[in-house]
Amino acid sequence: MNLDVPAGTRLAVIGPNGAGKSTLLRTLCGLESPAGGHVMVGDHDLARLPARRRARAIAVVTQDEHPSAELTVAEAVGLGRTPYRSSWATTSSDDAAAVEEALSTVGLAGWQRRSCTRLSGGERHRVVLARALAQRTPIIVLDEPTNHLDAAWRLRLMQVLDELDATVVAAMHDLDLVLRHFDAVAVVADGGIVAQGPPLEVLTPDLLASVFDVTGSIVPHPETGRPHLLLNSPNTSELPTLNLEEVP
Ligand SMILES: Nc1ncnc2c1ncn2[C@@H]1O[C@H](COP(=O)(O)OP(=O)(O)OP(=O)(O)O)[C@@H](O)[C@H]1O
Repeated sequence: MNLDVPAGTRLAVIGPNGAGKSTLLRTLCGLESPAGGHVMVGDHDLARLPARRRARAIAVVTQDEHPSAELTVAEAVGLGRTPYRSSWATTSSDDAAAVEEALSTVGLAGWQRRSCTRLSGGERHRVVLARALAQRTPIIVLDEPTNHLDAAWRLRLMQVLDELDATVVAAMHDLDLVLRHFDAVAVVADGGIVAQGPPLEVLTPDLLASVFDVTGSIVPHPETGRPHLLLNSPNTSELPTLNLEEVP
């Protein structure tokens, strides 16, 4: 089984809980070794790339990652600059500029001196995303990047990824965002990739029913006309309804 991600494109990895999305992503960025086969970055086998070159090629945000509590926001985001520093070097003006730009991208401009202990869940997540952006790699791998983000920031993050000059691979649960913001989708289920291709071609009613046990319809947005995916449980009428008068 092959999974190709052309440079500069965005691939969403989707599948039910426990299907293996995080495992696939961890393998793609070298945090785990593949049981068989190779991960190639351009012409290079990832397993043979020295750590520093790997870190200059791929930025990773794993699931539910937290910035270390002892760090300030600037220090946590500045970790993304580690692959460009020699061990004795102090922060360069390039590093400071990359940190400032990344923080501004995630809506935290001016937060450099704040302690990471004094952040909300969504703010912590945006700091971790900023660290990956500050790494300025040609490839960015994100495991459920919309976790902890409010409605506005979910959409804003998708816009950031749309505008990013990088190859993006992200595990996603929100299939409507996948339809609207990704060039391709790989569906993980039954221990492998069961489908891959453009989201409009892959997210068919049959696939949604067989992989996720949901019904789905693609409808145009009433104002923009752009396609959106509406999901429903096939057994909605059988779900219990909550009668508030019966709650003690
Ligand atoms: N460290 C681990 N050791 C052993 N098994 C693991 C480990 N991490 C995950 N698994 C198992 O591997 C399988 C795939 O897990 P993975 O985290 O890749 O799924 P996922 O598709 O990302 O799930 P989710 O949508 O719930 O995040 C699951 O059955 C899980 O229980």
